[in-house]
Amino acid sequence: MSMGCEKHDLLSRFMASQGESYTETALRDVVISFLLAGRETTSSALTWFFWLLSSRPDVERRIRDEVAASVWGEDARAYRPERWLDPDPAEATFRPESPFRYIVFHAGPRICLGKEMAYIQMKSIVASVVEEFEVAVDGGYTPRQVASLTLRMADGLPVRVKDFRGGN
Ligand code: HEM
Repeated sequence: MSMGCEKHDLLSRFMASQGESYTETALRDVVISFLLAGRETTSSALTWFFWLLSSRPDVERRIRDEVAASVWGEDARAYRPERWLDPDPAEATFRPESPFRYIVFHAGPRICLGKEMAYIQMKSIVASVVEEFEVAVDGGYTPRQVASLTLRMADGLPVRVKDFRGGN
């Protein structure tokens, strides 16, 4: 296979990485090995793993916390928007994070095409609301998540809106 090969699938990479050429039979055996050795094994192990894990929610919680902490640090679950700013106080400007770390819009070839538009809309709405109003949520209220195509808040968010410039 020539060095200019554009294909990046596993077999093409395998063929490109070898100095010598392989017979079709040898290549077929390599593919069968990958499929047999690599598919059933890991998927079976993971199936048993999730079955075992379901009996230990405490372990599941620890894994989740550890993953979150390794990506975002110990305060991963805290609402701390300053984390997006340049740590240099003189700068304090927004520092974009890799979409592979901040994945709400996903990343790679299927990244959200409306990301910039969504930000423009959301920023302009937040700016015009916050400029004029104070939006207060009852301290004891805990929103519930509705898992659907998007992550909605069950029954909306009950708030008390106060005119920031002195009205009601
Ligand atoms: C907060 C707002 C939004 C979020 C969190 C969001 C999130 C996402 C995510 C996660 C995907 C990837 C889905 C996948 O993996 O296939 C996606 C795809 C997409 N989004 Fe958004 N989105 C938002 C707003 C918008 C807006 C406003 C538009 C258009 C005006 C839009 C247009 C699209 C399109 C066209 C795709 C498909 C991209 C592709 O598969 O090539 N999104 N979005």
